[in-house]
Amino acid sequence: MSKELIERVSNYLNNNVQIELISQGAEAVVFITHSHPYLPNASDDKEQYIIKYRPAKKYRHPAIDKALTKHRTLSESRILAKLSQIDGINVPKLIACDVYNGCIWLEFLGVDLPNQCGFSNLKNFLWMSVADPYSQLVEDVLIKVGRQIGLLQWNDYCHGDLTTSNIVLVPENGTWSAFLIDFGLGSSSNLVEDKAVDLYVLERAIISTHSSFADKYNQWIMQGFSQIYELHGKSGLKKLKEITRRFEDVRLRGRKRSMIG
Ligand SMILES: Nc1ncnc2c1ncn2[C@@H]1O[C@H](COP(=O)(O)OP(=O)(O)OP(=O)(O)O)[C@@H](O)[C@H]1O
Repeated sequence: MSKELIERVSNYLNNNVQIELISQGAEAVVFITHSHPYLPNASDDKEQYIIKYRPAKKYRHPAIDKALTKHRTLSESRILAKLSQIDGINVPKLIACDVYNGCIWLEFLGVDLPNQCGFSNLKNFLWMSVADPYSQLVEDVLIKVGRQIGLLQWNDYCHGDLTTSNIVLVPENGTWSAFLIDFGLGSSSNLVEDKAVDLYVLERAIISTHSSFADKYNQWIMQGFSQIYELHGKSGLKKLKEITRRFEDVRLRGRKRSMIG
């Protein structure tokens, strides 16, 4: 990442705000900071926040770029604000957003896993668990992940990029809670197709990185997902059936596509 970009972010934030780059995706750069956006001078070494910044894309027309950055930053902020009001859904708290400069501040989630297994996202957690892949702990975590997705979709939201890196595990009372992050492609949608595609994307992510255990893992995720719909009686079961049927169709389409190439 260019020094120029880091400098631009630092200048925009004000030089008192120390930032550390942790990720650079196609869409955004993500930093950790100890400074709170409204109290930048009261840095507390124990508190951490995430700054997600969407830099201007030089290849786009400046007016279109501005409009897109504003739209995407606003959309991600809005969806996070709405989701945090829904009982049981775990997402990072939105602390501040500056849609014109493409910047959002979020609660920092997660910890470093033991034995240098990396940051506590689902991907690293499953790698860490390969020695005992079918443990009660792994089952519990995957059922919780499924419940989070179930809650999200029951409330007619879709994630849009449900990978194992976008599920963060947070230690709570001696166990793990699952949180969903990165709603850059999230949407409010009651379309069965969007929901089935979300499930398919996660299933593929698990198959590609943890192929030996993927059947069981995906089964546990779907167990948690179904539990949420089953809480809602007949109408829940009807919706669940629609989604699982469509999920089958999406899988079939995926298989055909990979056969044809
Ligand atoms: N609230 C958070 N708490 C802790 N880490 C976070 C948080 N938000 C983002 N991260 C870290 O930053 C990485 C990138 O964030 P995010 O996925 O939101 O950005 P992105 O640019 O859309 O990424 P990508 O293009 O790789 O999907 C995450 O995988 C995660 O490691």
